[in-house]
Amino acid sequence: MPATEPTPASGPTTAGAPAPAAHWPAPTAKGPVSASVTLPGSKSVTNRALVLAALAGGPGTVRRALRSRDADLMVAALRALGARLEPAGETAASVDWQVTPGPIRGGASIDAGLAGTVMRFVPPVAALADGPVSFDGDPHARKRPMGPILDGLRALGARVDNDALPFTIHGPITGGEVTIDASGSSQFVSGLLLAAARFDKGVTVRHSGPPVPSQPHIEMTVQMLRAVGVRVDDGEPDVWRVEPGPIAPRDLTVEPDLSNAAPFLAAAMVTGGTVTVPGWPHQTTQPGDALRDLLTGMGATVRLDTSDPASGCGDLTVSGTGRIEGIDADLREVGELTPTIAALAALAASPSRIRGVAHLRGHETDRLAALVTEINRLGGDAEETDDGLVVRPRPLHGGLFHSYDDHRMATAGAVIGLAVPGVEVENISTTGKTLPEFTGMWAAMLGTR
Ligand SMILES: O=C(O)C1=C[C@@H](OP(=O)(O)O)[C@@H](O)[C@H](O)C1
Ligand SMILES: C=C(OP(=O)(O)O)C(=O)O
Repeated sequence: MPATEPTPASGPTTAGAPAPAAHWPAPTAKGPVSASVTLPGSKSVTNRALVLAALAGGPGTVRRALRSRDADLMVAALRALGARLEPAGETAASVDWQVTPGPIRGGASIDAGLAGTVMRFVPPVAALADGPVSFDGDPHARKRPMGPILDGLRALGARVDNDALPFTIHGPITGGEVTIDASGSSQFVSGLLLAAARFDKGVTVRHSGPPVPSQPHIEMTVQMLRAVGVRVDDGEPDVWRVEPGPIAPRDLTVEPDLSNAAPFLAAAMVTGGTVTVPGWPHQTTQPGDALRDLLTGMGATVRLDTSDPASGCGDLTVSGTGRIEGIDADLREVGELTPTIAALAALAASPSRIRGVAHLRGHETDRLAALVTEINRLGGDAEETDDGLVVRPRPLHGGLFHSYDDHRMATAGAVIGLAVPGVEVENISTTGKTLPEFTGMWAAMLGTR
């Protein structure tokens, strides 16, 4: 299938969006890296925890919450809907939020930016409001799929005036049973489940269609709901039942973002060095945990130090040889790792095939088209398939790597730049979606700061 070249973004234009930045010369590694990289909180856990805290029966705390554009947009959305969120301690990368829920109020305008977690998790909350709530986002956000979750909200009692951003929701929602096709995004399911305990009838969501991607993210939703006392039945495949009832206020600590570990761990492989990420949870629903197997499959040595079981986490250390093996992998469950794996594949000694990720065409950009275009622009040999990518070894050269306002495209460009002199990443500041400290952390890892 020929790659359609996605339009390189000139930068989002809605309020709160970062301004386009000058091209960033991706540093080429001078030798094997040797670094310990501490990652800020998970975007996915942060934005779920904030929603649950805002819907709880009393004040609670979300500790070590991520500070980033997606998290800021979630905070602003929940405040606009009536919750009070106050910082009770902060560092550059994280914040402890004291969250005091309030009645969900209408009349708000929500900016979803380009955040899937905001555009899919907040509308079901807004459907609890006593008046209309409108949503919009970045230009590309208007292209991200929303139909199934908006149809779902309609079936549960809300009125919605469009099938994509921008739209306005009129509650109140009563809940009940709904069947949707969630093959385009697991967030359709997660969004409906997160607020469901507050619907009079709770919710039963049934999926009908091709397989739902990113199942670990649905497990994350279910586990986090159970942790706040919500009864969830997920015993039948593709059916989730949330009972109506109170959401308990809690004091919750956010895990480090394991998906954002990907480019740093990849750097160990590309440079034949070693990178350690402390605080790696022994048990987690984060899809980034799959990096342990994926990077092993590409030739790395991976060790998770479980010597202190009491803490529930340990040091994850990845060491590379400088030689990367190609991989044949189905990434349906862990699609957000694809840009990093594709970057490694572009530097590998043998061909790679990535399967199961057709839904990435609806991510921050059409990631399959974007990866093919940008790898090939640097002289590589990448090709789109129906549900993924084929990447064959070919020497790369320097050039401009477009990010398409996609944080994971930007970091994929940085990974390639480690091995290929002269790579420049367009709009590196888009990493602020989930990791505003990226360039400083990258320089620190390389010892150039
Ligand atoms: O629920 C979540 O926090 C997420 C679910 C996944 O979405 P899709 O199922 O749309 O891939 C993932 O890719 C995204 O980065 C975060
Ligand atoms: C797909 C992603 O984000 P979003 O939450 O905006 O869907 C991602 O972070 O890779």
